[in-house]
Amino acid sequence: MDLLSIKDPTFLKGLSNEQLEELAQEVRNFLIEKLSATGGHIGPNLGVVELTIALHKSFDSPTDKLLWDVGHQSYVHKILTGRADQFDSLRQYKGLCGFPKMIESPHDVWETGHSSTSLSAAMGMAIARDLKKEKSHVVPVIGDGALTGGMALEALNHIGHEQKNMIVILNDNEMSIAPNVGALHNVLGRLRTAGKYQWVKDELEAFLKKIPAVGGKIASTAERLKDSLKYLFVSGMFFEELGFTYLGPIDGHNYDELFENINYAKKIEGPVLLHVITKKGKGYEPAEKDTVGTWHGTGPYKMETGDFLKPVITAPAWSKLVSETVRELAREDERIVAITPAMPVGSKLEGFASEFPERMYDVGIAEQHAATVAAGLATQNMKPFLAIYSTFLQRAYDQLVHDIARQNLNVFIGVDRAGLVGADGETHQGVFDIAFLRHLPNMVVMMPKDENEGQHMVNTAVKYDDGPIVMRFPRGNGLGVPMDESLKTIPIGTWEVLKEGRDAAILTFGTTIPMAMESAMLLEKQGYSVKVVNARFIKPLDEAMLVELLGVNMPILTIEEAVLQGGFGSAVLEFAHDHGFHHAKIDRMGIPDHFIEHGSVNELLKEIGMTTENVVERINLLAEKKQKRA
Ligand SMILES: Cc1ncc(C[n+]2csc(CCOP(=O)(O)OP(=O)(O)O)c2C)c(N)n1
Ligand SMILES: CC(=O)[C@@H](O)[C@H](O)COP(=O)(O)O
Ligand SMILES: [Mg+2]
Repeated sequence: MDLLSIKDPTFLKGLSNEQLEELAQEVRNFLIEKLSATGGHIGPNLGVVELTIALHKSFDSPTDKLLWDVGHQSYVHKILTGRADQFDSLRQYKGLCGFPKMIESPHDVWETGHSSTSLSAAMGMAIARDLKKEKSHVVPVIGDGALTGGMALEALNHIGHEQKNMIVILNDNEMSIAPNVGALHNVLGRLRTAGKYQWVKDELEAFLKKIPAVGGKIASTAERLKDSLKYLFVSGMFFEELGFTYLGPIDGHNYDELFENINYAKKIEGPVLLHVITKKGKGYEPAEKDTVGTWHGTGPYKMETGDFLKPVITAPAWSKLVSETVRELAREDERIVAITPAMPVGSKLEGFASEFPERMYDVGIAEQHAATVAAGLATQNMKPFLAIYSTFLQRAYDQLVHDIARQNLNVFIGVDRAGLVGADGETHQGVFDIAFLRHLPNMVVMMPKDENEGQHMVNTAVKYDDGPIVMRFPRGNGLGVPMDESLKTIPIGTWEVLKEGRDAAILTFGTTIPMAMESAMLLEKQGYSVKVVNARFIKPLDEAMLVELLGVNMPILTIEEAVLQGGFGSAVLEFAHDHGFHHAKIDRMGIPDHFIEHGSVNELLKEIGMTTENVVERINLLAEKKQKRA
């Protein structure tokens, strides 16, 4: 069928399973082809083709609420709800979002991007439904990885207690981004082999029936044996004990099994957990064979071969630079322990893990736990390196405040994907960390201008033993600058003058330094002498340099690829005010007070006016003000 002609899922109602098989094949072919050009989360989506089709055939979206945890696997849902014609713009500026988006469709009843929220949201919807005495199904789809998230476990606890009608679909493909981890993963593993248990139980019951009735003692012992076998093998009891009716495991690519169990689940009172086994990347060999997470989220690729078309990395990708520098330091410093909340591949920790398997911990999608494990390690004079994306660090705010900063523990936090990340959009932009870190007492926050300064900052952080220290760095490649042979330390709180000037000063750090330098060169041609400062420590500020600049009434423009509200520019304003420079001329450039959608980083920077042209205009205005006052 022509997927582009689909307007809504109702067409599914009249299709036979054979027709649904054909549809699944067409959807797979469509995804493989479209994503070869756009990139995206191909693996997760190929794994949920039949499941999504079955759900949309079985339920009446949007009256029945289908929620997609993380939401990276919602492309099939988007195709079935009339958006196939938008896939050429997937994850592009003003194009189709890679996650559920209410503004795109009424079928997107819950927006995701961060993991493990679907069950809690579903509970809210179920409570509302019952209070309004509505009749509808609430059906969150959560992956085995997302189920390791603390919020999901909090939700299971509450849902099981309240006994509201809900059908939780556990999409179990044994993978998070990398192979899934944790005791819960092991529980699911036993479930996946539950078929064997079913055989054992049947055999056991047949055997028990042969035992002559020699009084209840033997029979009751055997009964207890059967129950212990049940607990030993069928950890579906894990969910049953929490108050769910556990169904499964079933084949998530088999329509007969899907429809039989979904229809059965609809009749059950109270919360149901339907355990569905799927294969991530199903139907595309390179993705099916992926065992490390390469095909979880990709750039464009050559369909025929599965070769990625991304540009050759000319400079060490930032994550690899940081993790490999930590690895080098770990050879000399046995205190170093690396912790990642389910992002070993994205944080490029494979090398560290292979060399120091006993000092590398992937804790699952559990950022709060990761942060406090790091804190616990620091209390024992270890040097924990918490590798975590800026956006996911948001999950661990209370742990940052109480467990790390308040106790002033020596935790080194590598904040990856700091700044705009681009295609992942609103839920993943790493633009809030400065605002939620710089107001924490004892916290040091820094950002290098290039990968050479980056390696020295990692060394500085590892050797820093006066409390928590954060180094933030961007997604992607470095600038390709020469790397010093030996590692140095950088004095905490010191900025670096990159270009002298007397008419105005630009204070910035990290990725916006090249733009600042280019602007200063353009301004020179207009007769302005502009100083450019690498304000590489966001906290503590280089107060001596600030006093020097403010003392001569130098107009200042701060630039940061982070939110203005509470950001670096705010810190400079506060400093000027608090130190009596009430006439200081300070302007700030950064992320405005709204969420930044998906698109290329350059398109987004242009949209918010973080451009060379705008810097030149701002400095003109600042310098003219100074001239008028003079
Ligand atoms: C809070 C949070 N932490 C980490 C991530 C990064 N992340 C995106 S998908 C994913 C794995 C999800 O695994 P699973 O739920 O099993 O879905 P699958 O990709 O296997 O379909 C992770 C860790 C995230 N989106 N949100
Ligand atoms: C859906 C999700 O949260 C991850 O897959 C994320 O998209 C990874 O981001 P990077 O591509 O920057 O590693
Ligand atoms: Mg999974």
